Amino acid sequence: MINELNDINIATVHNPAEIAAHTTLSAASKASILIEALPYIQKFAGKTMVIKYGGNAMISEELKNKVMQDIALMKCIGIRPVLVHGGGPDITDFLEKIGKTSTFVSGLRVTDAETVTIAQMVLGGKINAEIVSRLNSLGIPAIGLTGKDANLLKAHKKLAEIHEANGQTNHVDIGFVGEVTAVNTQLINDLLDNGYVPVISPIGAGKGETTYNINADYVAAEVAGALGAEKLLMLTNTKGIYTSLDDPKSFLSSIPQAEATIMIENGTIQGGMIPKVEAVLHALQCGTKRVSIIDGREPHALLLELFTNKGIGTEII
Ligand SMILES: Nc1ncnc2c1ncn2[C@@H]1O[C@H](COP(=O)(O)OP(=O)(O)O)[C@@H](O)[C@H]1O
Ligand SMILES: CC(=O)N[C@@H](CCC(=O)OP(=O)(O)O)C(=O)O
Repeated sequence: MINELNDINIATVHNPAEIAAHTTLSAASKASILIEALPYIQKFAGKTMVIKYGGNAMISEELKNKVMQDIALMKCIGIRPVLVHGGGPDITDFLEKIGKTSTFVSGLRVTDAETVTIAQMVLGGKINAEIVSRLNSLGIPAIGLTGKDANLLKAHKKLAEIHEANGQTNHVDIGFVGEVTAVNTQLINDLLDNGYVPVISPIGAGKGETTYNINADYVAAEVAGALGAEKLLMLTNTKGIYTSLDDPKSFLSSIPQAEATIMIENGTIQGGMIPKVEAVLHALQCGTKRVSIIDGREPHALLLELFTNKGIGTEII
């Protein structure tokens, strides 16, 4: 029955009216789609789930709205969603406008004093505000926060790690890049208890007035771990993890933690996927129950992952 939906190529139709126009689904099929979701709805009601929405998955207005609809639906059926967003491509664009080239080391942006100010501006001032508006307009009360609000994310400096072919790991100073040392879970839980959806920018509060730029994958993992979340869902711009990026058949629907570590060390996992997988492993070690990397380019990826028997994406087990 889900296949019936796939047959009408749901990836190319964009709103309920369009779907209705394209589909010949019988009433029974429509009902069975809803019934397939029933055990998941029962299981997940009241559970906290952290969603990481990566900048590379924020492709079109339509897709952004579909992600927001999914979060709205999750909230309406009693799930406690917490959204952590990225926005790397927008930061890069802004830096380009002022003539600055972006450099990354092991997936992390080299961040000087000017860059951290711009990261804070783009993430908190643009992307966060946009997401909050979209959720609010769907009738979901959302609160935008950076890690500085009530010290939501305390942080200190993080050195980038470079895994050399000889097995050695080198550490490199990449400026105002931070790692989370503490999460103000009370603030998040207070907001959730009062019916709000927290929307978090990956900016950390360092000592004094120091600001840190933190990779959003790490923030999502720390938040999920600190909350003991039922699930961490990483929305990105690829179907999940591949053993060879050029070979679609090498897609892995699940992968044991130990294997993921080896894939980072031997260079199978590269670039932006490194912080994502490191973050996922950390989240599992900190008490997050289940973690999946899913394709944010797929319309309604969150709903398909959560409420269908097959699910999508790569689960780290
Ligand atoms: N083994 C791998 N499997 C899947 N993706 C990989 C792998 N190694 C590197 N990548 C890259 O990681 C990218 C995802 O990271 P990134 O672009 O930073 O996403 P986001 O903006 O969502 O955080 C993929 O688009 C892909 O190009
Ligand atoms: C230190 C570091 O790399 N910070 C990231 C923060 C944004 C982010 O993580 O965005 P995505 O999720 O879209 O990649 C950056 O400056 O790009």
